Amino acid sequence: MEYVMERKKLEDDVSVLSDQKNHIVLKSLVKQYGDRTVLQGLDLEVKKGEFIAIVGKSGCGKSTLLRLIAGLEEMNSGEIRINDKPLKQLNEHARIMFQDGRLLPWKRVIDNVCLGLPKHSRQKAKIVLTRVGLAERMKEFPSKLSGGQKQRVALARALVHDPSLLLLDEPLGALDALTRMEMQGLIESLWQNNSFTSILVTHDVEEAVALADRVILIEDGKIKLNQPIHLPRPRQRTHPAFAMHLEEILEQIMHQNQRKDYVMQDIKSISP
Ligand SMILES: Nc1ncnc2c1ncn2[C@@H]1O[C@H](COP(=O)(O)OP(=O)(O)OP(=O)(O)O)[C@@H](O)[C@H]1O
Repeated sequence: MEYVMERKKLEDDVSVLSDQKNHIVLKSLVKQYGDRTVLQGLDLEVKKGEFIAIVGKSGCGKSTLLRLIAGLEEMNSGEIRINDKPLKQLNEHARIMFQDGRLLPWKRVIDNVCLGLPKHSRQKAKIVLTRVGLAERMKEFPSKLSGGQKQRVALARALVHDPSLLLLDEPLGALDALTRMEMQGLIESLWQNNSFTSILVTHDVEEAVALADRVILIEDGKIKLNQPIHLPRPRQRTHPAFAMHLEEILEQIMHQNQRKDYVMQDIKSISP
């Protein structure tokens, strides 16, 4: 009987956790800046707890899409639904992490993480900083930290809010290759052990394969590729299927670009 009750409690806990994760539906999303249409009727569904990576050429609208999902910008038309409710204002359960970390240089690490939180959250901030491997550096100023350590602080600052959606806007873009891989492992394990959906914007297809359940390619304001990644976690680059997935996605991206080049050539060749 005790066992049954204990198990029920665990199941309840799990269901509470899984309810926190965001389920996101984007329908016919259009975003324009002046006369430039960046997103042209984009459709996407992100399941609760899923890890999605968005890739695409510079300027294709990846960051714009993240800002729309965070509720930081308004779309021109279409619909964004979070857990089946239309998103009308700031998505307060989402946290966004940027390439430059955006730490306040005059505040110590712990104070950067506690920013905007009540005093009693200090203990929680310490726990999260320990989780990202910065237990020893809490009292330092950001200028004393390496690029990777600064991004760990930025990650802790996002996680301390228990986000149900973590939006990662090229967060590792400025790091060297080894630190980058180390941070990818950290993000993966934090995602696996926490209760949030994650959307990563990256230029790096290898990073996308290392982290995501699905890789999405945006081109001409729409989704041109929606590729599931079937690889065990934690992801190992040495897994034979890793290179296969990477090649497959790169091939499709190149194939699409080539097709586009052909079309452009055709247009040029028929135009007077
Ligand atoms: N606030 C803004 N006002 C006007 N144009 C904007 C604004 N924000 C973005 N844009 C334009 O919208 C397009 C998409 O920008 P966005 O930053 O989403 O692209 P991206 O795919 O994230 O690019 P990158 O990979 O270089 O970061 C670009 O042409 C950009 O110049």
